[in-house]
Order: sequence, then structure tokens, then C-alpha cells
Amino acid sequence: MNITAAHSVDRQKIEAAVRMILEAIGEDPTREGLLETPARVARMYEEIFSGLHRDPAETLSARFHVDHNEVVLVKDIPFYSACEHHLLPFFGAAHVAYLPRHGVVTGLSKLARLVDLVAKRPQIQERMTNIVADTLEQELDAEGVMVVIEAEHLCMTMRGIKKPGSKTVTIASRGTYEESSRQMEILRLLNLG
Ligand SMILES: Nc1nc2c(ncn2[C@@H]2O[C@H](COP(=O)(O)OP(=O)(O)OP(=O)(O)O)[C@@H](O)[C@H]2O)c(=O)[nH]1
Ligand SMILES: [Zn+2]
Repeated sequence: MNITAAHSVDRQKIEAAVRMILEAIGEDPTREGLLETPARVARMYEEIFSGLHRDPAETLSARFHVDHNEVVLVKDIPFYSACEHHLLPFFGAAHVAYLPRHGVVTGLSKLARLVDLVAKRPQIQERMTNIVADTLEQELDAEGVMVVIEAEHLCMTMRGIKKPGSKTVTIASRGTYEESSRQMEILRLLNLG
């Protein structure tokens, strides 16, 4: 993907499109309650898709050296994203684990920043899980990485098949966590094993 600062949301285009959608569903975009809606939606899209043209690696700015070569796991990181098929939210929790190489670790908050940035894109859950794992593996040169994401998809709950409460779990493992015995350690820590 071409990552440049020049990419920003075209608010005018979103506003025009929202007006068209309102008309298409039989609404009157000139009625008082809807007058500001296109501009609000444009500002909202700018916020919820703000991760689209940013490099996830930028979130892992902090690097420390510690005498620690055991797993680091930050679990229950809440996130909100949008499914690329329906543009409806999917949301839940991400659990991010890595095994440092030569004691190279990053700041704990940076793992949550990474999840946040990647979440703010239209996408599918599998890709989000993979991008978080690949970024950590590459940037920290970690021995192993395992990312588990649990989410509810509104496109499966409020419409379509309508299965409220159903959860989708995706896993991406790299390096040592490709071994099932190592994966089990993490799944046990998450009470999923
Ligand atoms: N693999 C995957 N599928 C997703 C994700 N988010 C939504 N989907 C699915 O994308 C599929 C799109 O299917 P389509 O048949 O093209 O669209 P649709 O007619 O709206 O499908 P239904 O949701 O079954 O009504 C659906 O099965 C969704 O459940 C995701 O993160 N990962
Ligand atoms: Zn969807």
C-alpha cells in the first residue's frame, strides 16, 4: 500500500455520497434533522478510518532492552473496526503476545496503539489479525508472535443471518508460536485452551 501523508479523507465527497444515500432510501436530506448529517458522517469516517494510510510500524516507536526473554502478553485490548463487506462495525478484544529476541521489547501501550491503528480501516478480521502479527514480528524481530482477536460482527447480528452473541475468533501465529504446544500456553493464559 502507498503510505503518504497526502492521503486524507475527502470530506466533500463523503458528504455528497451521504446526501445521495439519504435520498435513495427515501429520506429528505434538506429536513432540519438531516441537514448536518452528511458533514457529521464525513467527520466520523475521518476518525474511524484514520488508520487507512498510516504505517502500523510507526506505533512501535519505543524500544527497550531488558533481561526478559519470556512471553509478554497484553490481553483484552478493546477495539472497534468496520467490516469491509457491509461497512458495519465489528468490535471486541485483541490479545497480543510476543516472545522477545535478545531482550528487545516495546512499550506495552504501543501494542494497544498498534491494534487501534490497524482497527481503524475497513477490513476483515483475519487480515487485521495478520497485520498486527506481521508488524510485531518484523519490527521487534520477535522470536514468536501470537495474536488472538475475538469480535462480534454487526453484519451477523443486526441484519442478515441475525445471530446476536455469536463471536468470531481469529488467530495469527508467527515463529515459535507456530508450534501448537507454544500456542496452547497462550490460549491457556487467555482461558481459551
Ligand atoms: N471471513 C470473514 N468474513 C466476514 C467478515 N466480516 C463479514 N464477513 C462475511 O462476509 C460475507 C459476505 O457475503 P456475501 O454473500 O457477499 O454478502 P451478503 O449477501 O450480505 O451475506 P450475508 O451476511 O450472509 O447476508 C458474509 O458471509 C459475512 O459474514 C470477516 O471479518 N471475515
Ligand atoms: Zn459485514
